[in-house]
This record gives sequence, C-alpha cells and structure tokens, in this order.
Amino acid sequence: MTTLTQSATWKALQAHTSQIPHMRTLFDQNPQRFEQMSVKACGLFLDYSKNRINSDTLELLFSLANEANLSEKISAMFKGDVINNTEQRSVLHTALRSKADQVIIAEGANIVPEVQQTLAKMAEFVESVQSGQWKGYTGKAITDVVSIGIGGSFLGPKIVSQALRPYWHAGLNCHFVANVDATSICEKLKGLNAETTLFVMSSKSFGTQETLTNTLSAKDWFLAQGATQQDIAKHFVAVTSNVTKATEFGMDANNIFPMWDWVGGRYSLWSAIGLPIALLVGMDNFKALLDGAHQMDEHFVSAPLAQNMPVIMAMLSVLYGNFHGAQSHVILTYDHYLRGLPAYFQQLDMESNGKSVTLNGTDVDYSTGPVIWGGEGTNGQHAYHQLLHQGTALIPADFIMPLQSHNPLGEHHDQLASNCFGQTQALMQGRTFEEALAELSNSKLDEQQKALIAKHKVMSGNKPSNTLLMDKLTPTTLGALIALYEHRTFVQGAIWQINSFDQWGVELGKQLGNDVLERIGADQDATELDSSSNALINLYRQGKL
Ligand SMILES: O=P(O)(O)OC[C@H]1O[C@](O)(CO)[C@@H](O)[C@@H]1O
Repeated sequence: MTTLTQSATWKALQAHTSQIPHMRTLFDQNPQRFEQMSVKACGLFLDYSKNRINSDTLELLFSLANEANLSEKISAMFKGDVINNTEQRSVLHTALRSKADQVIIAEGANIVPEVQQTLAKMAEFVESVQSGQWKGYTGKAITDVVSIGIGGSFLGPKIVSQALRPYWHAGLNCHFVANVDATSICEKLKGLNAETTLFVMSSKSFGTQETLTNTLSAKDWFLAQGATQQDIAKHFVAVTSNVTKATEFGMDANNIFPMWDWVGGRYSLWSAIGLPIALLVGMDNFKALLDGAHQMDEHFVSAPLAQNMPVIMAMLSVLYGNFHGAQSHVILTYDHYLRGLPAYFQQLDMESNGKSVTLNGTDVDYSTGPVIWGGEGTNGQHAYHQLLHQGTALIPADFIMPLQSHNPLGEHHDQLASNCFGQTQALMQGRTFEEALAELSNSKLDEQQKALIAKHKVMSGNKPSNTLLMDKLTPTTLGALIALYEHRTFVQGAIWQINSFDQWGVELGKQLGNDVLERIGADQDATELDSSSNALINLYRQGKL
C-alpha cells in the first residue's frame, strides 16, 4: 500500500467529498462563487466554479499538493534535475521557450545557447523558403511541405499548424504523414509536384519504423518524378537528436536541425520539431507561440497554489479521478481551429500519466491518468453529450472558447458561445423530475404517460466542468494554453508519484511489432508464438481468408 492513500489528507478528502452538496445548492449558498472560483493568467481565463467543490475541498486539495512537495518538484524540473529516473534524463522542454539570457544547466552545460542557435538556424531556413530564395532542383520555389513524423513528432506540428491557420504564409501549404499505412503517404503525394515539394522528416530518435519507412517511400517517389540523388539535399531536411543516424541515412548534414534528449517527444513542438509550424506561420509567430508558453511557465513557477491555473486544473482532475471514480476527462473546443486539440492533449496526458508504478517501483493503489478524449463543439452536442448529461459515468469536461472569432460572420459566434455556456449550465444544474413534469403540463398525455416521460427527461446535473476563455486564438494564447495542459499533466504525475516522462508501454509495442514483421517475412509459417498470434500472422502470409 502506498503512503499516499494512508495520508490523513487523502482520508479527509474521501470523507469530505461524500458530503459535498449538489452544485445547485453550492451556487445558491454563495453568490460570490464565480468571483471566488475563477482565475486569469497569461491571456487565459478559467472559470472553475462549476465543480463539486467548496473552500474546504480546495484547502484539502492544496494540502495534498503541498504534502507531495509540489513546489520542490516544479523547481526540480525547471532547473534540469534528472526527474525522468527510468531514462536518466532531465525534462527541459521549458528551456526551449526560455529567454535568451537565461542559464539552464543540463548534463553540466548551459543549454540555452544551443536552443538559440537552433532558433536562428530555423529562422534563416524559414525566411529562405517563405521568400522563395530556397529553390527546388529545377529552380522553382517551394509551395508544399510534407511533414513526416509520428507521435509528438506529428501531433504537435499538425495540431498547432491547424490552430494557427489564419497566420499561414500565402503560397505555402503543408501535408502531414504519420501512419505507416501506405494509403496515408500515397494520398498525400497525389497531386504534389516534386519540383516544389519540401519534405521535413521529424524523428527525435531517428529510429521510428513508421517515419523511416515513409521517408524512404517519399525519397523513392521524389526520384521517380525525375529528380536525381544530388537533388535530395534541396528537398529533404530532418529534425532529430540523432544527427549521426540521420547523416548515415543520407540526410545532408546542413539540412539537419538538432533537438535533445532532455526534450520528450510529446513536449517537443517548441523545438525544431515545430519547423513545419514555423514554415507556415513564420518565425515571428513561432516565437510568439514560445512566448505564450514561457508566460505560462512563469505563472506556474511563481503563482501561489491557490491562484495557479495548472495546479487548480490538475487538482480538480485528481479530485474526480481519485475521489469520485471518474475514469475519463473530455476536452470540448468551441473553435473549429482548435478541433485537433483533444487528440494533442490525449497523447500529452495519456502517454505521460498512463502509469501504474510509482517512481520507486511500488504498485499504485489509486487511479492515475484518465482516458482523455473530446472533440469540437457544437458537433459533440448532437452526439456524445447525451452520455455526459444522462449516462452513468462521471466525465469532467473542459470547455475551451475564444471570445472573438477569426471569422466573424452574422450571429455564428453568438450561437457558438451560447451553446458552450448553455452546455456547462445544463451539466451543472440538470433537470429535476418536478421541472420535467412542469414542462409537460400543456401536453395532451395522460398523467401516467407524463410521469414516464418526465422520468426520462430527468438529468441529475452536478456534472463538473471548467470553462477556459481567451480574447482571441493567437500564437501567444495558444502557447499559453498548451503549456497550461503540459503543467497540469506534470502536477497530476507529481501527486501520483509517477514518472510522467517515460513510455515503456509504447516501447514494448514497437519491439513486438518488429518481431512480428520478421515472422511475416520469414520462409515458413509462424509457430512459436501463442496460437492466436501464429494464426493471424499465417493468415496474413496467405493473403486471403
Ligand atoms: O520522434 P520519434 O523518436 O520518431 O518518436 C515518435 C514518437 O514515438 C513515441 O515514443 C511513442 O511511439 C512518442 O513519445 C514520440 O513522440
């Protein structure tokens, strides 16, 4: 048994949460609830008043954070301590958005100058591609970028580029390939012109099967269009921490942008892995993105726990996961440009906190990371919101919305906002049997039928949600928003005493995948695995059922 579940605060929270009244009552009891339970930081506004909390709950949650030595753990990360203990690595994605004059030490050296040099190299490259100075093998400017990478080397560039669509440089388009399924790359290459296409291959390790295979296929395609081996340097660049492997693979040394072991894949969009973003939105906007994240870093390290946005959001998630039995958390973006964010936060949180042993190897006896999922509003309202309102699972929700649209059109944004706020209200207050019955008062149904229908219309309410607002979706507010969720994930991991920065489960999948690939290519049927795996491999080898 871990000491966490034996602590007095843990037990006090267990007792306390069962006595918290319905949120309707909490709002009736305290007219100041919104003012007291909202916080503004780095261009973001968080209303967390629609949660199953009162001041005692918050006090207990912050005690839990203090007992976990949260402040010490935060400073350990920021100063480069080796907190990823299973891979013996510092965790310094925050250094990627630090100020140029900061000194941050990893493995005995100040890493800020390298970060700045890489940003300068990116700036030079971005400028030359955007201006048309960078020419393809027939002397034409680049019109299309194909970004090849997977996991953090895909989701960050793709989702941030999508979110910053209004900032794209005219004349450049970007296509993202991640999956090893040939359909993905074949569909993306259709219609592209090799003379004007630039491939950015992103792989921290330079050893990921999908990315290597897709890059080789991209090279084959490029050469098949009439280009020669010497032309490759004008059309292929790589981002990696394994420069040796990239050069051995055939990448021109001048076309390699470095990154480092102290940056986790799912935290890497701030590094040169963000090159496709910078190519699309320009270096000034990329730096504004970094600046937004830096602002959130400063808030995270300096704000007291009770006003610290990432800490508040993390502790609320701990509350629901550990004391109310919630097993999933939904992210609902009320902005079409942010439609990819749930997938980004899904990798960030689930790859980080999907763990079941503590840092020192003890089995946890409490829930850790929830299932993260979601989508864009209002689409979800006509689909899975039904379960949020009336299902048996408790699913805390984050609603995210900019106050101003990049595309103001008639009443669209008013309607979008009213749906967003209306949903949080409905989740919180629900509908009682009496209210449902009253709504049926003018119907022609008899009393028995009315009672039956009313029963089906009851919504218990008391469903928690956060509402996150920003003036407008800009590179800066987006940077702050993503860093907010990074730190939220970190705080949860700190409470649960797990390593949020390794991913051994994912690594096993890679290993077994390679093993199966060998068996698929072997001369004889597979016989050494379990009967199901053998049979599936052999069916595949036959190519038909
Ligand atoms: O950048 P790489 O080394 O190709 O890895 C890609 C992704 O693979 C993972 O290790 C999981 O598959 C992620 O953490 C990482 O972002």
